[in-house]
Amino acid sequence: MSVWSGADIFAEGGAGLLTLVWLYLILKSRPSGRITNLLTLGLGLMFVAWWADTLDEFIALPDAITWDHWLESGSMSLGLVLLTYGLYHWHHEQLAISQQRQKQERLVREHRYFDHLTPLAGAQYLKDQIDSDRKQSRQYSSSLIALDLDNFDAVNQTYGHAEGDRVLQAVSQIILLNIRNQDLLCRLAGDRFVVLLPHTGESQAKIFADEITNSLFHYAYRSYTHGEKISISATSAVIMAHQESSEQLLSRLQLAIAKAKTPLARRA
Ligand SMILES: Nc1nc2c(ncn2[C@@H]2O[C@H](COP(=O)(O)OP(=O)(O)OP(=O)(O)O)[C@@H](O)[C@H]2O)c(=O)[nH]1
Repeated sequence: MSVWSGADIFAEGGAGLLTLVWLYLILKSRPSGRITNLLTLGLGLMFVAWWADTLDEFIALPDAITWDHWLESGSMSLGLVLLTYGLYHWHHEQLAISQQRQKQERLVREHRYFDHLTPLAGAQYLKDQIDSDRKQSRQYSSSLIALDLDNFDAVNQTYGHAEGDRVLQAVSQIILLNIRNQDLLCRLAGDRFVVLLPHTGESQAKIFADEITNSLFHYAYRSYTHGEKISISATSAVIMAHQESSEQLLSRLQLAIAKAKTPLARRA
């Protein structure tokens, strides 16, 4: 114990333990793949080198034995090379991701695709998505649900525009909770929402539409100021997309929801 060096044990053992923490953080935050393998291997070898260095402080090997020097120096050198190579590729990966993000942000800023109130995508974004989906798949089998709030004007008149805004925000959250990850919810205009359901038949879409209108109907929305219950209900219409432009599809959807909103249709 008289030859133990506290500073060396602390520095080398601490460095070894820290590499384990780095390893844990990398494995927790990165997807599996080549870059993660390189970083893991590099850090793993560095840990072996530091651990061997720490053990050196406790175990004195005869001078004739040299493999422990190789274990320390070889692992450390190879580990550093692999780690650097992994970091180099990680750097390129980050550049590609940043470029992609910039493109997305530019899209949002320049085209003002997103509605600030809800904040869902707007009509233009929906049109672009429909058109690009249609180009990508020859057998396009998507459906659309239109949802229009009933007597929403009365909410604005009775409780004020700000309360109406909060109702629209709550409605968008409820619809979002009812749809799948692959579906897209947009606020077409005012109190009208549209859900795009890729690869979904009309009958399945009708089931989704009923589930959403039921959820809205059973939702007990309380006003912000006095906490009174404001009833929410919506009318829905479902259509299936054919090989038509987004303009044609959306005007067909608008017609369908207008028809569903007629008093006669509501009584049926
Ligand atoms: N608070 C709020 N109101 C909005 C917004 N956009 C549109 N509106 C209001 O939404 C209401 C839509 O009115 P209508 O199209 O007559 O709809 P409705 O009262 O629900 O009538 P029906 O659809 O026939 O049941 C109008 O009062 C608009 O002022 C918004 O962003 N915030």
